[in-house]
Amino acid sequence: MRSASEREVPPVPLLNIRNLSVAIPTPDGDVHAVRSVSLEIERGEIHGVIGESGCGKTMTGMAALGLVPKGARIAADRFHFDGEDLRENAARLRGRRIGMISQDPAAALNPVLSIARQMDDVLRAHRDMPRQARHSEAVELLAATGLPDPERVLKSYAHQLSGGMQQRVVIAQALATGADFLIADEPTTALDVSVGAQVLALLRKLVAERGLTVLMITHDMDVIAEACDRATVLYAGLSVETGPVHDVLQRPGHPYARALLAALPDAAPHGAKLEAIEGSIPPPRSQIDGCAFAPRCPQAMPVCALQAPPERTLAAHRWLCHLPEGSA
Ligand SMILES: Nc1ncnc2c1ncn2[C@@H]1O[C@H](COP(=O)(O)OP(=O)(O)OP(=O)(O)O)[C@@H](O)[C@H]1O
Repeated sequence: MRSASEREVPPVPLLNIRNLSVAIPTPDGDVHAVRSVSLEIERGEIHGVIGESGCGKTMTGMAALGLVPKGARIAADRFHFDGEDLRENAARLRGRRIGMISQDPAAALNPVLSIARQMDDVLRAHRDMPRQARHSEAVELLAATGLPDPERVLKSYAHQLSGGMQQRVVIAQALATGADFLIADEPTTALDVSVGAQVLALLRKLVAERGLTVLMITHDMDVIAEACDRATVLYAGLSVETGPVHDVLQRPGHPYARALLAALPDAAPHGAKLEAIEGSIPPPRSQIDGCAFAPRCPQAMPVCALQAPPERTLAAHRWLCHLPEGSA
């Protein structure tokens, strides 16, 4: 018999969040931007976070980056990155271990500095390297993001590059900091379909080749299907379903996840927004009793309005619902 120390210990998620809430005080009362989000992101995966506008996707990412609005109150049972509590360490980890890619690469780049200067600024700040080595590293990183002529890109300014090229430069900059975890907030939304697909393919390549881990925030089920290993569905600031992408897409457990998928016509244009479900999310200042989705749920029962739903589990697939498993 194997001793306790020899038994296999399950891997500790790189990002480990349990019951995160972010409340933003306003003159009209607290905005519950995030009410209770749990997320476990394993090393080397692309984990998609999906939900309608206002569900708290961006604020969850911002909390992990230590960039919540002034006065916002963060609470959590666990809020750890690689064992470090993000409540104390997010600002230090940002730009060292945790990088950010946003929807608008043009806004992330400085319009009046060459790409060479911007890459060098990042490398100088984060790596102890002589000038020539920094130049070689910049060339290597731009090449790793699939830019065909890195020397020419280095001499360029942001406006001389296409949106897809700018997004690759932003990814190269994030890698230049040494970050091994990227929070990508709608990284393809502003790009043409084919260019967006190339950026997703690049992220998958970087995950495979460099051991990168990605939190992918998106409105777009196609992005989940194309690029992610696992997905978490947010509704009204709550994580209501999580699991391997195949399970979430093929056998969604939560009626909201089912509604999201049903709202996409078979021939949904790439980039289709999740707007077709009747009704709207509860106002972010409201208190939620019972299940947050109950007022919009076609299968709601009396208990749904009264009691918070229990967690249902099928292997690594979990969701919150009063409906018994298999009653979808
Ligand atoms: N600075 C702020 N002050 C007050 N409320 C805010 C602030 N930032 C976000 N919110 C509110 O918090 C809630 C969650 O916002 P968040 O941006 O995280 O949603 P989201 O799911 O990312 O939406 P989208 O897809 O539109 O970006 C929303 O109701 C939003 O209006």
